[in-house]
This record gives sequence, structure tokens and C-alpha cells, in this order.
Amino acid sequence: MTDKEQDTGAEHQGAGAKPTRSGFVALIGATNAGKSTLVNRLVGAKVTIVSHKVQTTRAIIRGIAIHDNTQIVFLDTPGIFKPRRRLDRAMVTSAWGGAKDADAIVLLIDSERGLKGDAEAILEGLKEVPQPKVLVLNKIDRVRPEELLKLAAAANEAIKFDRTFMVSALNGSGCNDLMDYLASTLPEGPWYYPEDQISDLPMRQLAAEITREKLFLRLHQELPYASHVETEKWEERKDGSVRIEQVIYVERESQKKIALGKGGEAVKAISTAARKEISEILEQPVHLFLFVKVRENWGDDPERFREMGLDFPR
Ligand SMILES: Nc1nc2c(ncn2[C@@H]2O[C@H](COP(=O)(O)OP(=O)(O)OP(=O)(O)O)[C@@H](O)[C@H]2O)c(=O)[nH]1
Repeated sequence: MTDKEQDTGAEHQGAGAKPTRSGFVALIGATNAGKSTLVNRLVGAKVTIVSHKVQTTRAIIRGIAIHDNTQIVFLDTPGIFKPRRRLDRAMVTSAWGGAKDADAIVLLIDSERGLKGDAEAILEGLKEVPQPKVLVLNKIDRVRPEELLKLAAAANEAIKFDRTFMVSALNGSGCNDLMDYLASTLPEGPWYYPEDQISDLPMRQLAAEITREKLFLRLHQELPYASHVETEKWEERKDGSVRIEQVIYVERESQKKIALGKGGEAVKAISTAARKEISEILEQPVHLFLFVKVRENWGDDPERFREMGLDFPR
């Protein structure tokens, strides 16, 4: 992986006599387990997109958190699931690839769903992984304590985890203990990134992800996974605003109609919501222009995979 090669050598000097620590922590979990929500919670800002639909996260996105004198770089991996399409295969490969180079692995389980389905397969795959492993049961706000204990015991029977934590990524409970533990176990060494950096996702890509999130939230069932957003133009203007042009790619004419909505109503609402959020993050006015285009079989096009930061599976 290139994560460690991207070390800027930016040594942090500000933590007094205490040595600095740093490292990479991969978050593994079935789709919808709450990985993006947890990264955003631990980093304290929205660096990855969250939606109630599965497979929102496509490529590895890092969130960078500082806890005491430790810098923790989180690898938010796409959910691991049984691959069907080519894009699915690339996402799963990317998730396991991210885990390979991390200093520690966190397996996140949706406590409500338990070990059914994909979680079981992930536990099996994790047996081969040599790094320290931490079990995190998420969504504890939805489950009774005795159920949580049963679940923790069952997972630890399959694999011996170094530690088990129970958290709610949504309301933050248990998250501080998890951070304390992760921070204390990472190796001593200089920080990988400057102190104020929270993600390495380029702004153009983050802006496209935000639009994709709004698209998902608005169109629910109507537009499944046949859509993809790219930022095509980014122009800083003299008046301090930025003009952004993005294209929503869909696979069929019928999907284009859905994305546009009656009289362009859907795309307008998506654009308004995305513009507001991008503008808040950039702290500058944004003019956002969205175009909807049909590109058949984009899911089989190597170029689209590269743009999403995924290797094209042959
Ligand atoms: N009740 C509850 N809901 C949560 C919690 N954490 C996450 N969720 C919800 O679970 C859903 C999925 O969360 P995500 O963070 O997108 O999940 P993910 O694992 O990144 O999903 P993929 O991108 O599909 O891999 C969202 O609707 C979240 O709001 C939690 O602690 N409690």
C-alpha cells in the first residue's frame, strides 16, 4: 500500500517530553456496520459519507485523529461482502488490502445484526491476519446488555481478540475508551501528517462524495447502485467563491429521468443540499452545477475504477 510511503516526515514536536506515537488502524466490518459513522466520530468531523443504504463507501478513505500524543490514521474500508459484480470485487479486494498494512485491525460489528451473514465470513478471513485485533460492538444503543455479552463471547470464541469494546458511534458512548486503548498500543514514532490535517481525500473527491450521499438519501430505492458522481471542474473565483461542476453518471435513460425528477426537481434538491454542505466545509460560497449523463456499463470501465481509487479486477 502507499499509505506509509506517503509519510511526509512531518515530525511533531509539540507534545513535550512524552514521545509521539502514530499508526494506521483499519476498520473492517460488514456493510452498514457503522464504520463511516465511527471514523467521523473519532476524528470529530465529517470525513467520510454516511447513509442508511449499504455499500456507500467505495474506496479507502482515511480519517486522521489525534489523541494525547498519538496520531491515529483510520482506514475506512469498503464493507466486506460477497462480491457479485466487478465493482463489488474491487471493493472487497480494496478492503482486505487496507487491512494488510495496518498496525492494528478493528472489527466493527452491528450488534443488532450480530454475527449473521457477512460478519461470519469476515471473522473467518481475520484468522489469517497477524496484526493485533480489536473487536468493537457498535450500535449498543439498540441492544440489551446481556445480548451484547453473548455476542462478545461468540465472536471471541471464533477469534481471540486482544480487546473488546462496546460503543455507539451514533451517540459517542464508549468511543473515548476505544481511543485511549488504540492510542496506547500504536508504536512510538513521528506523526505521518501535519497536526491540522484530518483526511487525505482531495477536496474535489470529497465534494463528489457529498453529492453522492445526497443522491442516495433522496432517491432511496429508485436509483440503486447504478450512479456515480465526478467533479469535472473546480474554479476558484476572484470574489472568494468557487464554481464546481459535477456529473452524475447513470447507466440508463430511465435512471436519468429519475435523477432529474419532474421538472428537474430531484437534481435541484440534491444540488441545494450538497452545495450547502460543501460550502460549510470549504467556508466559502459555492456555485454548484450538476449534470446528469448516461454512461452505459460504467461499472465495467477501468477509468471509473481509477477515479474511485480502486484497482480494476480482471
Ligand atoms: N442506532 C445506531 N445507528 C448507527 C450507529 N452507528 C451507525 N449507525 C447507522 O447505521 C447506518 C450505517 O452507517 P455507516 O457509517 O454508513 O456504515 P458503514 O459501515 O460505513 O457502511 P458501508 O459504507 O456500507 O460499508 C447509518 O444509518 C448510521 O446512522 C449506532 O451506534 N447506533
